[in-house]
Amino acid sequence: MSFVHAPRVLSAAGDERYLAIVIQLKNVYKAFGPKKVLQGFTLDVPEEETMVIIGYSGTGKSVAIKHIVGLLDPDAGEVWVDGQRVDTLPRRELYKLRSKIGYVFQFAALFDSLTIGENVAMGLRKQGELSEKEIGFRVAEALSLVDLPAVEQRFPAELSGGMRKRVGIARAIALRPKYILYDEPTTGLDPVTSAVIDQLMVRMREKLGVTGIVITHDMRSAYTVGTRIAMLYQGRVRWEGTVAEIHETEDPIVRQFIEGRATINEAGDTGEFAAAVESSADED
Ligand SMILES: Nc1ncnc2c1ncn2[C@@H]1O[C@H](COP(=O)(O)OP(=O)(O)OP(=O)(O)O)[C@@H](O)[C@H]1O
Repeated sequence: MSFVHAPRVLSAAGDERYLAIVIQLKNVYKAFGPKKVLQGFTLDVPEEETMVIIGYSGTGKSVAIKHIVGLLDPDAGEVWVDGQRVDTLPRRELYKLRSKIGYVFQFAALFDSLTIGENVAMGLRKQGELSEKEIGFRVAEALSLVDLPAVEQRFPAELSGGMRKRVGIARAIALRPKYILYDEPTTGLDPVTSAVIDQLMVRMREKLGVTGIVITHDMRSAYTVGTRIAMLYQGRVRWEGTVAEIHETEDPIVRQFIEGRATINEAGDTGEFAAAVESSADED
């Protein structure tokens, strides 16, 4: 497989390995009617790292990752995954590529009428490659990896929100993906349950070597699961670096976001958010 388009970067873990860029969005533009969402979005995700994408609500984080699985096509730019250009890939090839990518949606959308076991098995059955016995093993393995070994015969309504999120992750990992995309996996969960989900994401990377992208608003979670962090702002990646680097950054927009400050004092900032804060202050 060739990664000719891919520069190589030093691992965020600080070791001496140089890692291939396995997911890449290059200068992506995406608008919905008059609404310009992505405006030159560029992001490189190195192999076996977990890239956290942070940014204000509605800035286009979900839109960006939907391009990775071909759920959205860019108006301009290129999307590369696993050495293949997603945005021009024929449908059949796209389905093949998707089988390498687990996608944990913002709301773990489980089918209420199916048992947990059937929900987790669904993707495997759709692939049609494994026998029912093998599927049974995979389902049990995935549920045990998310620490839910005894829920196979239960129904989604019988589980808590945190357990349902874990089932969503089990459904993704049952396919043994090389890549996992998590869209706000801890939103709406209490801090302890969020910490459990965070540990699961760390485990996916450390034990299974999965390359991940995580969208989150929760900086504590970002620091726990991320090896690298990218901030989306006004349609582009404004800042990207390691967790250690983000603590040191002097970029005022990034600092404001990670510190959760409601106002910004640095001179010269004309950011959208600062403007919104100012205008809402005017209304008070
Ligand atoms: N299919 C679509 N059609 C029209 N507009 C869309 C579509 N998908 C997303 N948008 C718009 O694009 C913008 C970015 O949405 P997106 O869900 O990516 O934001 P986000 O950064 O993930 O936000 P949040 O953190 O609140 O989940 C929003 O204004 C949204 O309404």
